[in-house]
Amino acid sequence: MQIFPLSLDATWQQVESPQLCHDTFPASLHDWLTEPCSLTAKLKSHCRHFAVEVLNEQLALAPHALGWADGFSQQSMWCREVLLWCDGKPVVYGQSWIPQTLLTMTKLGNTPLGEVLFQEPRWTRKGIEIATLNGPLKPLLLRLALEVRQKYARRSVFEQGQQQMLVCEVFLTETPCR
Ligand SMILES: C=C(O[C@@H]1C=C(C(=O)O)C=C[C@H]1O)C(=O)O
Repeated sequence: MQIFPLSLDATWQQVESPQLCHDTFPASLHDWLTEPCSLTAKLKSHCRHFAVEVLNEQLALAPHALGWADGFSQQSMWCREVLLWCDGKPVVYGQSWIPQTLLTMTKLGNTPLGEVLFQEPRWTRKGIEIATLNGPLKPLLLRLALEVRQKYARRSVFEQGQQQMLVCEVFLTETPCR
C-alpha cells in the first residue's frame, strides 16, 4: 500500500502565539519543539549513533504552508521523507519540501538535510509552528511497531531570496534521547 507522502494536515500554531496552550505538549519535548538551530545537530549531541533513513522521495504538490492558498500557484516540489534514528531507535519522522531547482538538496541520500541547510547562512527560518497529530501517522507507526497514539510535531518555512523550503519534524517518542 502506498502510504507516502504522509499527510501532515493539522492545526498548526505559531510557537510564540499567546493563544497556544503549552499544556497540550509534553514538557519533555519543549526544548526539542522550540530548538532554533538544527535538530540533526541536537539529536547527534544526545546520542552515540545517529542515522538518516530515506523512506520516500518524490515530486508532489506542495502543501498549503508554502503559501499557495494565498494566491501563489500550487507548485510541484521535491518531497523527502526520512526517519532519524538515534542509537537504534526511530525518534523523528522528517518531511521536507524542497524546490526542484535545488539539485544538491534533492540528491542528499542519507546525508541529513540539516547538515546542508545550516551550513548555508542565507537560509533563514521564518518561525516555528507546532501541532498535535493523530490519524495520518498510523500507517507509519504500525510499520515501525510503535504505539498508535497522538504525536507532536514542529514545522518551519526556510527562506532564501525567492526560494522557500518547508521542513516538518514529527517526534515519534516523548523522550527523544537521554
Ligand atoms: C532541518 C533539519 O533537517 C533534519 C533532516 C532531515 C533530512 O535529512 O531530510 C529532515 C528533517 C530534519 O529533522 C535539521 O537538522 O534541523
